[in-house]
Amino acid sequence: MAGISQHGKAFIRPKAKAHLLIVEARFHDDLADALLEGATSALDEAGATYDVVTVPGSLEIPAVITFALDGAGEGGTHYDGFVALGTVIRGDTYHFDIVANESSRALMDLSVQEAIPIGNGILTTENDAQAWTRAKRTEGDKGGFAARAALTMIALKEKFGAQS
Ligand SMILES: Nc1c(NC[C@H](O)[C@H](O)[C@H](O)CO)[nH]c(=O)[nH]c1=O
Ligand SMILES: CC(=O)[C@@H](O)COP(=O)(O)O
Repeated sequence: MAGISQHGKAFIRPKAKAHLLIVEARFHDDLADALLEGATSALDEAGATYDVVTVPGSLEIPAVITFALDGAGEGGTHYDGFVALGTVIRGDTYHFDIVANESSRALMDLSVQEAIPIGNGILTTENDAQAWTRAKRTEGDKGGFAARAALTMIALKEKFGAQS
């Protein structure tokens, strides 16, 4: 993978201790382990706390975030932000486009319409090799990137004084 950068200056951390929900799709189990390791390490390092919910595939991730938002409105756990983890690898059919595009579209809709911090760590790759290079914490660490992006969005929401 050409030029993996740490993007150090792009990330900031919230002032207060943040509590996040990681929603991970296990369609590709071993890759899910690698993404989760990156995300939890990044959150641990930042002193954030988190819950983890597992779903079968990336298409299920956005609805689970909606369930959590609805639950918080009914007195359930409030999450400051969300981390979406999954891997979509191109197969032989149009299914790849549906899963890749619709999962991201729904996450963007939720993020913008509901004003919620979300880090999108759903990989969309041509093959296994591309996915591994991006998922491994010691290489692309896209799980860690998504977690740090979520923390950054929590901090920016705080900065603008938006209600969490
Ligand atoms: N092909 C991949 C999927 N497909 C499964 C869907 O996400 C979904 O679980 C199913 O259609 C039932 O609603 N999911 C991935 O995360 N990665 C894939 O490569
Ligand atoms: C997301 C996919 O493309 C996938 O795993 C499905 O493969 P196929 O298109 O060969 O059915």
